[in-house]
Order: sequence, then C-alpha cells, then structure tokens
Amino acid sequence: MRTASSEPSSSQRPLGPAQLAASGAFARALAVAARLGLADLTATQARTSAELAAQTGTDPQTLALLLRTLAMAGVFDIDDEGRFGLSEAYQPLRGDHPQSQRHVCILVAETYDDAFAGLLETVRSGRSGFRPALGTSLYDYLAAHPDAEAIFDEAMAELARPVARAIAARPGFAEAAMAIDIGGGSGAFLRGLLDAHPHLRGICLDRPSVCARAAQRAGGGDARLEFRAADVFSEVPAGGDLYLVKNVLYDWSFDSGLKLLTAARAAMAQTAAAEPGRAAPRLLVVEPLFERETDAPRALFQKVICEDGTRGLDEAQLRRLIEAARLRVLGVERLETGHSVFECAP
Ligand SMILES: C[S@@+](CC[C@H](N)C(=O)[O-])C[C@H]1O[C@@H](n2cnc3c(N)ncnc32)[C@H](O)[C@@H]1O
Repeated sequence: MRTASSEPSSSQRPLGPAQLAASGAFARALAVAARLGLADLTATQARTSAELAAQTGTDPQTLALLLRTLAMAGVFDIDDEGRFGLSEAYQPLRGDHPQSQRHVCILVAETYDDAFAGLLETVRSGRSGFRPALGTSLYDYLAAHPDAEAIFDEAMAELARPVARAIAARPGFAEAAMAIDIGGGSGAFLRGLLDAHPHLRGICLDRPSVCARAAQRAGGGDARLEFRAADVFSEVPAGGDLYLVKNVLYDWSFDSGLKLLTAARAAMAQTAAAEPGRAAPRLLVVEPLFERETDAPRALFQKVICEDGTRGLDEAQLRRLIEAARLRVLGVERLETGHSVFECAP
C-alpha cells in the first residue's frame, strides 16, 4: 500500500494519456514563440498579450491563447495585471542568451517533429523515418528547404559554442597552425577555437549550400576562416595540424562513419608525408555518447531522423569505428558539456 510519503509530487506524476498526446501542440507553440521572438520581447519587461500582438503583427486573440498555453507549460509567468514575462527556466529561448537554444527549439519542434510522422515506420522496420515522412534524407531535405537549413545551421551553432569553449581550453593548440573541421556546419565551433587562439587558421568543410550561406554571412571579412564545400565522405584536404569531427559520426551508420574517418586518415597521412619534419597531425573526435538507459529518447530520435543503421554510439562502438579506420586512440576525455573527446593519430 502506498504511504503518504511515497505519493508522487505533481512534478513527478506522469502525464495522462491525453496530456502526453497533446505535448506535440505545446512543442509547436514553443517553436512559434521562438520564431516570433516572444522570449526576447518579454525577457526584461512583462507585457500584455495586446502589446505583444502589436509588436509581432499577430492576431491578438490567438496570441493571447498561445501565451496562456505556454504559461501553463512554465515558459511565461503571468503577473497580477495579466502581463507575460519570460520565466527563469526559459531564458535560453532568448536569441541573445549566452546558451541560447532558440533555433534548437525551432528545429526540434518543426523539421524533426515533421520527420517523427515516420516513427511508426521506424518502429516497424528499424529504418530511418525521415524518408517515409518527408520523401528524402535529412540533408537532401535541408538542401531543398533553405529556411529549414538556415534554422538547422543556427541550431548547430548554438549547440557548438559551449563545446568550442571547453575544447579551446585543452592543451595542444600552441603547436597547431591549421585546424580543419570536417562537417563543421556554419563554422561556430571553429570560430570559437579561432577566437581563443589568435594564431590559428581554420577550414570548415561542409555541403555547398551550408558553406555558401556561411561565407555570405561572414561577408568575406575573415581571412583566418575559410568555408570549403566538400563531400566529407571522400574529400578531406591535407595540410591540417588539427582535424576535427564534432557531432557528426553519431548521425551516420558504421559504414558511412568509416568512410569519413578513412578520408580524414588519408589527409593526415598525406600531410605527414609531405613534410617529414612537421609534428604529426592529430584528429579530435568530439561526440555525445549513448551509454545510459535514459539516453533512449535521444537514441530513438537518431534512428528516426538520421541515416538507416544509425543508433547512437557508446564508447566501445566509437573506439571500434575509429580503429577500423586505422587510427589510434591516444586518449579519451569527458567534457562538462557531456561530449567525449577521442584524441587520435594515424
Ligand atoms: C549534426 S551537424 C554538426 C555540425 C557541426 N560539426 C557542429 O557540431 O556544430 C552535421 C554536419 O554534417 C554536414 N554534412 C552532412 N553530409 C555531408 C557531406 N556529405 N559532406 C559535407 N558535410 C556534410 C551537415 O551539413 C552538417 O553541417
């Protein structure tokens, strides 16, 4: 028999079936709030729904419902005058927050949620749900939808900045002149390393549309950071002292990961052979590992969104992948961001 002390508090009580079924609507509401910039408008000053409707050019009645819905989820506090202020817990929804997750929220609640229409297919077949839901693979979909791709790149940048700070604090940068980030997105990770190490130059390799947008945003104003379009499964250039692979391998099957690491290894070997006196290049593989039962939602997520055969890697699997590409693991370190860093050499 349950005693009073073992009674779950309301915050521990599981959602009822209909509440859980409605959680997708809350997610979409959050994404709309993020798109409208409601967090930034209410961060320092609480505002009425009418004021916010005027500022965002939205329907006042409907916006009031959206704000109340999100207040129920804890996004906004409502004061005695009925004004909405951004709650403490949701400060990262602001675009200007140092750990902003504004674009992460839009990406997850829009494109990834659209892909979750393929979840039943994934559960039945074990294959990716992205293609059944959206007709193509994630990156081909993004290439065909510039708005979604811009959100994706910004989301990756938001997630990359804290990791860049943690990696930049590691030793080993003084000896490196050129860092090459393989699948580096819009360059936020590399940018963080370059800011911390002013002698360092970088090349960010990614798909053509991503590089074109990132270069355009930089406006040609950064001589130290080059965006270079490349298919990273076969084209990794020589000339780097430090090669980087961050949040990439966990998106792909073993075979695709092997191709990418083999291309990286070839580039490193070519660099070493071209200049025998030069310090051997190093590769840093920086990935979030999947090791606990509570990683199940993330692993399910990977299976739905990413390539067939993706399931999230634990330390032993990632080590096996790296060693299959004939790279040696020199050490493994856990960052406070939850990522693991595998330092590797050919
Ligand atoms: C999950 S994101 C990670 C981005 C970045 N490394 C970070 O951590 O912020 C994976 C990246 O791989 C890039 N990518 C996917 N397929 C690629 C390919 N064939 N060649 C080059 N880049 C690719 C995507 O465009 C995307 O930027």
